[in-house]
Amino acid sequence: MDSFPRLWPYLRPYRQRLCLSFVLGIVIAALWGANLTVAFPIIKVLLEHKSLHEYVNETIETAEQEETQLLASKNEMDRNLAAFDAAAVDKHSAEYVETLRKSARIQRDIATRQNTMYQFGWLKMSVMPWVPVDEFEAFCGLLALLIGATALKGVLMYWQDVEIGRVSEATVMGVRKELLRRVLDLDYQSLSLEGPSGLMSRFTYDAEQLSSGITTLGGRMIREPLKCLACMFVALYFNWRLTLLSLIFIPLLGLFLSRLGSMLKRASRRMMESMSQIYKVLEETVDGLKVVIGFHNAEHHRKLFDQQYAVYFKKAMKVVRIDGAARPLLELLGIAAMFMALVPGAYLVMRGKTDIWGVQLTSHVMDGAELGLLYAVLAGLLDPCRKLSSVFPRLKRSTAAIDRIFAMIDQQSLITSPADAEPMPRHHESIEFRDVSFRYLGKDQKTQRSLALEHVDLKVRFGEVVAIVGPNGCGKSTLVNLLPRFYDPDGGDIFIDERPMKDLPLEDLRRQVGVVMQDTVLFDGSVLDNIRYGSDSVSRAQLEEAARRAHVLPIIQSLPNGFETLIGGKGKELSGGQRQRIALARMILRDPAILVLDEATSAADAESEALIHLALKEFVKGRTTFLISHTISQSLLDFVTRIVVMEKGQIVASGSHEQLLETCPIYHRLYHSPSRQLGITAVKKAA
Ligand SMILES: Nc1ncnc2c1ncn2[C@@H]1O[C@H](COP(=O)(O)OP(=O)(O)OP(=O)(O)O)[C@@H](O)[C@H]1O
Repeated sequence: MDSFPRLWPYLRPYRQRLCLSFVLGIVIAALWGANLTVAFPIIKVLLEHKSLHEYVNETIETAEQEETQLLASKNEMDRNLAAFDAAAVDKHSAEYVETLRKSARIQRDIATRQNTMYQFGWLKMSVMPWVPVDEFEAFCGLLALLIGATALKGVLMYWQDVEIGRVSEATVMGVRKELLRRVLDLDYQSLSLEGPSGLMSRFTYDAEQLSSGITTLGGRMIREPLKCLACMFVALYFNWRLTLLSLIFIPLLGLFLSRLGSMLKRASRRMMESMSQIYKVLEETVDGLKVVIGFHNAEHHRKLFDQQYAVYFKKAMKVVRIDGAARPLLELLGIAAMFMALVPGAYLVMRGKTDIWGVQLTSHVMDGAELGLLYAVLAGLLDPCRKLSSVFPRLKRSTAAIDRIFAMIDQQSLITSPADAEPMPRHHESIEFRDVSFRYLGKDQKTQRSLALEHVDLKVRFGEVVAIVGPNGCGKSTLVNLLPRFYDPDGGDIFIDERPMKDLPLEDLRRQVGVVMQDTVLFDGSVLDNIRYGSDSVSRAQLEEAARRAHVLPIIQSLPNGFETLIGGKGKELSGGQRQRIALARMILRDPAILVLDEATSAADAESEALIHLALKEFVKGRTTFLISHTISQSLLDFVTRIVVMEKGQIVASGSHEQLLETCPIYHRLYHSPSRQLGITAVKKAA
């Protein structure tokens, strides 16, 4: 429950509906209590074959007679006391005190009878004229009343459920929107560590638990305790002494619920974490479907899924077991509480007494019908308790979900934009890596990865086209990923036009850095939507020009609906090379001052690649370009101005193709390797 206050900002706009739900809960509870009290006249009519009119009249007469007797006794007591006073008897003597005590008790009994006379007098005047005299007709009338009240209660419960359902859906929508907003503000590294499965499970499974918690909290959690209260109120009114006896169990119940609550919350959190793992397996399987089918390895993924599900199942069963044990235990406590009142009550009815061992438990000798009413009301108290026991696990699952969701919402981005930073003019001078070191974060605090970049120094003048080459895993992509601040260096700094990159407004920086990766990301929509992604205000002519420069225009024109052709989720209706060229057109349209091409043409055929290089030769003019390519072709060397060689996170050589062939054995080896697989980030000065 401690986590629910976090939801208040999202619930606030719907507070009126929450209030309405509360009011409805009160009415429902009142109807519930009233329905139970109907048991009393029904028992009277059925068991004692007494008309209700007779019963009311008899009760008034009995109360009057008893009052007269009691008044006589009271007068006698008063006389005795006066006699004691006259005889100057010690007021602390046992005799005097006992007389005083008796007098007070009689006074209280007189008040009770007067109260009964008043209430039954009111019944006789206001209600009995409507009650049939015939026993059977009265019985039918009572049943009709019961059905009417139950129907009304049903309508109100429906209304309350609809209201709270609306509040729950709207609140979860608000939380999901906020979660997405915060997720999009987070840095790439934190998001990568969380992974798509962790995010998706928060948006789906956890958010559903949240919704179920709000529905429960606003519906049953209001209704059922109020029903309990209504029953308790009736029971207290009817016989407060016996009712208090049964309430002795409340502290025990509280202790039990709090222990159960913490166990459930812990178990639920583990269950949700486990669900994230299932999402992960599913995501990997679906994303890598081609590989799974191609390698005929579905069995492996089935096994992985089964393994993860077995873990989830174990954790879910723990929740089920705690939940399952809660209900009977709660019921047992409830029955025990009921018996605490009923056993002495039954004793008093059977013996015709009002006290046990001198402790007065009833104001008058109870009859069977009164004990029946007490039983009905206490049993009525048990039903909401039982229902509450079933909502308890749901609430605990919800609090675990709230904790998980808000942990993400509260997470601070590792990359922030400096406050009040001066705008960044278009890059025009240089980009400099000064003693830059970087290490990827481990999944947990304990594992520390080795440095991916180690004391890198590199200065690139504006307009240069730099190719970065090196064996797999030497840190090429990591180096260029620092430019749009996907990550920040752990040591050293990067300067753009002599200003530390961290001092530049993040938005300005990212607008100036255009990135095209090997894993082209396209979105569900048309070709046009994908090319103008992030540059909404461009004209159709500009769009076509960008497509032409990326050598994708003829391809687009050959599509069934040209630019309007829908390319499916992630652009899966296009080939890898076509997707890369669309991504290139998108980047060309953005007109960035700093260009990062990380194996951006790896999927293009040799002819297309040469054509793209030709286009890039023009495009790189007036910007600084970083390029990684695994093949060094003549067309690439034509516009690269400098080649930088990396190994094990460090820059080991820098120069022209010819110089490096002569002086750098690594470059020589890479260039002359049979596959000519070079890791290149090429830079060439615009011709
Ligand atoms: N997201 C990541 N989390 C942890 N370690 C990473 C991550 N990305 C890369 N690394 C590690 O950092 C090192 C450098 O990786 P990087 O991708 O920069 O190499 P690369 O030179 O671009 O390789 P390739 O030529 O294969 O693309 C590698 O050892 C790699 O295992």
